[in-house]
Amino acid sequence: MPLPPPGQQPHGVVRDADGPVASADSAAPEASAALPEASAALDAKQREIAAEQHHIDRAYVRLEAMRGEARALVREGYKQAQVGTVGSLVERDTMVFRAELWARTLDAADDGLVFGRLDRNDAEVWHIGRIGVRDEHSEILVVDWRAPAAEAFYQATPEDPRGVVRRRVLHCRGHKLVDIEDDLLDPDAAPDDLVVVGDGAFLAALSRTRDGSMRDIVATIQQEQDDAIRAPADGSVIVRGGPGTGKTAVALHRVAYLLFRHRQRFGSRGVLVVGPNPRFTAYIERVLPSLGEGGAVLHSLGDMVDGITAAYHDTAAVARLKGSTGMLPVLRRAVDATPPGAPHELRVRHRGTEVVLDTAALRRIRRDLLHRARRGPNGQRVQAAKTVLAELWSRLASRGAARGEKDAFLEDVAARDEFAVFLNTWWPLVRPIDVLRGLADPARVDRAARGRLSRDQVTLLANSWEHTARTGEVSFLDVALLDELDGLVGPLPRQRPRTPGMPEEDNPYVVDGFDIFTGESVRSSAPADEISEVTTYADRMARSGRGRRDEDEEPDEYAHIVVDEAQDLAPMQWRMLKRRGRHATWTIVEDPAQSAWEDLDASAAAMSDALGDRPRHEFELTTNYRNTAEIAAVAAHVLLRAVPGAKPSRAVRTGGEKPTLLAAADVPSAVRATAARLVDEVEGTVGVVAPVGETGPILAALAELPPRVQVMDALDAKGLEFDAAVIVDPKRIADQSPSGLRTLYVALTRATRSLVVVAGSGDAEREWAEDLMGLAAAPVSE
Ligand SMILES: Nc1ncnc2c1ncn2[C@@H]1O[C@H](COP(=O)(O)OP(=O)(O)OP(=O)(O)O)[C@@H](O)[C@H]1O
Repeated sequence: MPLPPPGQQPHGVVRDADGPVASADSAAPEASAALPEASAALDAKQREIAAEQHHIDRAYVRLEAMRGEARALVREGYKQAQVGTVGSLVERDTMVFRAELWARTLDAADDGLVFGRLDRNDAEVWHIGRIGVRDEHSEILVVDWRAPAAEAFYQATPEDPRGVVRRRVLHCRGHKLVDIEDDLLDPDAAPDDLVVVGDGAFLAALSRTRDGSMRDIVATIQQEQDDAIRAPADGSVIVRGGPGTGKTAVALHRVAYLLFRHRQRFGSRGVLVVGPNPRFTAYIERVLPSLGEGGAVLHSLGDMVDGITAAYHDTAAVARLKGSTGMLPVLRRAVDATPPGAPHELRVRHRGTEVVLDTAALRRIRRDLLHRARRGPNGQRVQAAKTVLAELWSRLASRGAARGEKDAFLEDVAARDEFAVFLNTWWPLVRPIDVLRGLADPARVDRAARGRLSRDQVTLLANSWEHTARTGEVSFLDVALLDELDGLVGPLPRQRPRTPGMPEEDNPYVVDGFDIFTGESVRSSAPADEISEVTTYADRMARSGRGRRDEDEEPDEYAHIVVDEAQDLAPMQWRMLKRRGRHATWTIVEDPAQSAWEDLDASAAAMSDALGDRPRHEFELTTNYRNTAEIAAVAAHVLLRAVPGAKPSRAVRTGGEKPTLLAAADVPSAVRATAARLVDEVEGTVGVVAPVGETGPILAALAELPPRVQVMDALDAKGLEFDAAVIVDPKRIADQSPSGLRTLYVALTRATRSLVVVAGSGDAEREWAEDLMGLAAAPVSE
């Protein structure tokens, strides 16, 4: 649907005192339009609404019938289980899974089932909705928005009407039609009695209050957005555009589109959606379920690795080091290094003779083994034990031990506690986090870097990992490093059942739950032929309750990966995603002007490497649907400074409060007073954006405000939107890193209605802010 310019109605639509209503062939009413004409127009609108409501009611009756059928199918599936054979359980799983998914899709379709109508020049009328619905005689009542037939709803324009005479948007609240808005696309083909109604439903949709989570835009997708959503499924789609241009919305609707049109291909191997932080994934998590798609896996860059959640963002200087591929050799050498606390030698006494493996010998053994290792040191542990025993024996043999004693010697040494202790410290099974903890020691970082890092850089890294060793907290970039390390250290041994008949405490080769020879971890488990519990995929989805799969259901690799805010990914993070999408197609959403990552070229190269040489389809979105034109103008000032030559996108809404700049001696109190005022003024969310790592004083100052006031740092504000935003200490945000001005630009583009910037009251700070944003500061009286 082409966007009407702000405040102006589409072609063919006329206004009267009570709203824009007129028949297509009637002339536009003058300002002095007679009242009877206005009321006739109103009647016409009411008649149209009543007719549409009739159709919508029929669709809902059918939807209810379909839901009944789906529920019956779920019940039938569960009944199969009562037969009790494994075969029937598998059948049940498949059946319940399909029926449950279908039931969920139908449930999700209930809200705004029908939202559009096309009147075509061949006199056909198609209603467009969230899913396809047929009546009891298989006649189509509603066309699914993703079906080819619905394409014209989003694509037709007066210049290229695609057979559409009138496009109508139906605006429902629950099952009730409350408003309609028409576009007359082909007046020449319009029958004389065609009614055209315009109400600005699209702009109304944009002005809705934000409740903290993103909504689908299925009824109002714009043409340039639709081009990206329906782009070919082969290769990768790259969507670029300024803040608020609908990039995230487009990416999520594309997922729904791909799953609808290519369910076989994308449904079975899965779709992964990656956002910058958990706040963001929480913000978007309702969109796909509201489109009836609950199967995609949502992750933030901070929780891509099982069992680990990032707690903070590194400072810019540390991030630059950790994010670059220069970390790769450092990590490789850290994994290959002798573990911290490992013994320097091994002394073994056998029948009065002592043999020793000294530091050099142990080092040589390690080097040789790792040289041969393909799957990392964890996979070489058994070999390490065997090699050490063999070396000990060869030393003993050179001291005159008889060949016949070999087996007794090996068995004796292997069974000793001291040998198990040696092995556990000299060649322990390592988890990625152990390697990072080990790097809390600057000397180890220095050795792993082989002189490639300056003393300052070594200190920065070691300090950061010392924090990890002490607190267990990892940063967002650490997660990418841990994922890299996971591949370098190799998998931990699989678990094996206990040896039947032998209590583990009597098994000399099991130490701390691990068999020192096989390296397997030993845990009891039920015999394989006894199935104690079978759960369905649908059960697990229902339990997870968030439309996500259980973690243990997650595939290692995906068929499609969506990366939002891709401009912020460091090369090491691209590597992390690449490992999950070696055969995937991708949807990449980015805005280089919002990038917090400094080395954009290195990032682009890493992205290219992840995407491979499959075809690419690139799209540019140009209209800002989030900010009022007034807020967009302030952001545009900053954009020109942050990215000289960049072209701001066009904002379609006007109004809201004028953006203000406050100069305050006591910033936290001024922020508190502003947030409290905004809570009274807006119904929805108020976002308070502070410099990175400096949310503490603001959180404390705002402790008593309601939860719809959300405090976050500037990096966590990525991708979010609020009714009102308060930006704290802009100069500090800008100064925190070389890309700080871009981060400030992101913060300034979060609000839909009100924007208040609170700067310090010092002259330099105030003048800097005034000049940067083109605003005159108002002093805050204490
Ligand atoms: N066609 C549309 N109809 C209605 N609302 C829309 C449309 N397109 C975008 N929006 C709304 O505009 C807002 C911004 O969209 P979105 O968050 O997808 O933008 P973005 O380009 O990802 O922004 P950013 O780069 O700042 O993260 C959202 O509230 C979204 O619902």
